[in-house]
Amino acid sequence: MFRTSSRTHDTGPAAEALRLVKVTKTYGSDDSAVAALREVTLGLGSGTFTAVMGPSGSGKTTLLHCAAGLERPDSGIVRVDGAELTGGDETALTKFRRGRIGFVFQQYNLLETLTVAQNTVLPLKLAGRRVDRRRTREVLASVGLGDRLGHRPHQLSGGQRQRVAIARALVAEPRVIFADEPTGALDMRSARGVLTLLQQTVRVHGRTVVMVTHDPVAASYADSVLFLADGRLAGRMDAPTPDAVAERLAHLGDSVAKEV
Ligand SMILES: Nc1ncnc2c1ncn2[C@@H]1O[C@H](COP(=O)(O)OP(=O)(O)OP(=O)(O)O)[C@@H](O)[C@H]1O
Repeated sequence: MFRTSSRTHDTGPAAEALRLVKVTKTYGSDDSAVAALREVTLGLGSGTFTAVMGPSGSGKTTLLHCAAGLERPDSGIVRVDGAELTGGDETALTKFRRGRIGFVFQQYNLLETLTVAQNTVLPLKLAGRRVDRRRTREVLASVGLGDRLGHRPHQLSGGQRQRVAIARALVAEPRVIFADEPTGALDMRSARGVLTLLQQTVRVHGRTVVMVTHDPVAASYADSVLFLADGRLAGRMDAPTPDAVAERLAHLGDSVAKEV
């Protein structure tokens, strides 16, 4: 089973939604080994919106997957909502994920044969949890899809599909939502809608959101940005603006290029 840590060990007054301690992940072995994450240590407070940025191959998706329990680190500790993910077996991990973690992917990952409402409640059904129709309608209305419950994904725009994916993440009331390039396939206007929605899930509903993005404008919707370079944490920026983020990214690229 997972170990549940005592709150007295947390660093600040706010409960931590996510903590990584010296998380390391290497793919392959010997000559073909790629160090995707090298001893990454970080903590994110509950009710915060964090963007993760860095050059291609810097380890962003690996970080998200390890933090969400989709992949196991080689070493280090991952704690979500006070429970250690790195300790338990697969079944316990899956159960934990379904209960406390939500995902939003770039390509939406909706099932084409299911309606909007059916896609939204799928994680609840998989977890064997009760489906409350009124709550489902409320969640879909809150993402602007109250009149689309019976539509299939192919009848929706990209922005609307991503809203379904966000509703699907929200309906299980997770503590942390991990989003991997959620606006990567969207035009600017749809992207703004999705980012505002993610902001609301934090500000209004008190969720914690961690979002990988390449886009400085998308990152500026977050409370803070974590920068990764070459599998290492390379800085943090609070109250990010698009210009400041772009500037920092440009320099990250320089320093990585110099090291190669
Ligand atoms: N399954 C895998 N097998 C082997 N190497 C992998 C695997 N997944 C990722 N890597 C390698 O680990 C490193 C980090 O990959 P990761 O996908 O986390 O980076 P990223 O920052 O998300 O990149 P991008 O912005 O291009 O999506 C890269 O060098 C990548 O090639």
